[in-house]
Amino acid sequence: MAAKEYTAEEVAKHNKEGDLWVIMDGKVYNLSRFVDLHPGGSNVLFAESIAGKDATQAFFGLHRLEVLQRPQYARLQIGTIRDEESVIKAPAPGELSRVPYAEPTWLVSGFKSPYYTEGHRKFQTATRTFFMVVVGPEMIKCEENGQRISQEVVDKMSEVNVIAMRLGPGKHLQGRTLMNGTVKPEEFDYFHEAIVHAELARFGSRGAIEGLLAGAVIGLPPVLNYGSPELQARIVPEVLSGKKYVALAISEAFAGSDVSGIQTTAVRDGDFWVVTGTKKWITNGTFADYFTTGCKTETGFTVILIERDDNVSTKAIKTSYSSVAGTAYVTFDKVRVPVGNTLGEIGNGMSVILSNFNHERWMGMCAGLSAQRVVVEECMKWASQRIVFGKPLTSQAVIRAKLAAMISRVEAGQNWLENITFQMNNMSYAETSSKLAGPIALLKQFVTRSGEQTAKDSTQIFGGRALTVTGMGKVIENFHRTSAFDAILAGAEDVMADLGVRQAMKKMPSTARL
Ligand code: HEM
Repeated sequence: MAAKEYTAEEVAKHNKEGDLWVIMDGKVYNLSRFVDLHPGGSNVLFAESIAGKDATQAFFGLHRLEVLQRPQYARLQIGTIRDEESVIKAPAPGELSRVPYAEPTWLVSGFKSPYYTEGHRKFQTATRTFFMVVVGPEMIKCEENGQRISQEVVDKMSEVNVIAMRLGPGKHLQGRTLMNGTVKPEEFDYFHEAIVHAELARFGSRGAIEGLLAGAVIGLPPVLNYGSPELQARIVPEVLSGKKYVALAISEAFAGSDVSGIQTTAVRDGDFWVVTGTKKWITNGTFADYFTTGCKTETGFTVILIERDDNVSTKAIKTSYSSVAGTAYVTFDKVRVPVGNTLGEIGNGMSVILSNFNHERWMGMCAGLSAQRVVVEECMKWASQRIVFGKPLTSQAVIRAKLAAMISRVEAGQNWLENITFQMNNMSYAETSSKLAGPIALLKQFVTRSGEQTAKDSTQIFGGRALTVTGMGKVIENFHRTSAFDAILAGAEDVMADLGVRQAMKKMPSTARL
């Protein structure tokens, strides 16, 4: 930390080529040798209102705070202004935002919740701290460079059992120390799990959310719920410890939401299945060791766990989100799989897949709403700090109307999500499957539709900045580019809406009349 103190008058003397200082948020920066390297050009730094002056407002109208924190720029600071305190600070690890609506009400001082306890709050603080310090920086880096999450970070996630917690409450948590002991395995509920999904969605890096072993979240439950004890004993520990990776392989170029149309075939040969076919859009597929695979068999649809071998090949698919997700095209070429790897009954694979969908859709909404809330926070900050014709953007009624719509959508979704989460906590797995499939599908289509509108509104608020991958609007750009994924993955938006209504129609009392 540069300790030297200056007065504004002293700084003002350094206002020319070869000798250029500026003040930002009470800190003094020597830009003399940086001017020619400045990505925004050199001449803007010599403007009369900037050179030797307090450039705080101009700076924050053009850059994110993180620019000043990058080591190569932080070292340009040579001192501070006497008697002036720096007030603009990045949130400390675990810190909650004080921007209105940037946090769900249960985390806002003075607000009460019927669902969350002190234990949840403690767990949330520990989880946010862990994600901010250990996982977030890696997610941001991998979102940019497209590399998979490093084994080092996966190992750290396994140490605190993030991978296991993302699968929800259950026997797979027994004997594990969760987030350094902030919650006991038997106390871990769906609100704890919702916290994990929400916290990992706060970094404006949609591809990395999938890259963070989403394949295990959707590919391992069929093993946990339907695999033989021998299969579970072998597979579950190595996946939850982050040593092996699993992907869910259902969709094909031939069939997406119409699961029953798949063409991958498993033919019985003694104690083996011989599997042939292709799968498309398989999250984590490029690096998966196991594929929980939907296959056509003689007696219907069957789910089989296939281990990668020489007859399994994967090719990366370039999607519009980052290749950190490991999205793949998978080819099975007469792969021999022991019949013991069958998940559930032969021919009854549809119920294995359908029951798995509820949790996947709910998880997507926990993360999706959290990402929408981050967009609200970005817009609240930007609309306050961006000065147009001498006034902040918030002085425009049309901007305030967009903020009102964004806030209302995220709050409505949050309240609905919390209600469904409460039901999940109090229903058996079978009850959840029969009673909540419809509401979860309807919530999903509501949240993804909200997300698309929020992507559009926030892009209007940020203008051109929302169109560049780096810089001021990078979170909005990422959200705008990727919000369509949530409206497709785990069931297309229109299909979800229809499913919700069809489920309701099934439950209509036959005597109901106007
Ligand atoms: C320590 C001082 C500064 C550093 C380290 C810095 C760094 C950067 C960087 C990294 C960018 C690329 C865009 C981004 O990543 O956000 C940028 C863009 C820019 N900077 Fe600076 N900058 C500094 C001070 C200033 C000041 C005082 C001004 C005042 C006018 C300024 C004007 C600009 C402009 C106009 C752009 C282009 C913005 C855009 O493309 O939207 N910079 N600067």
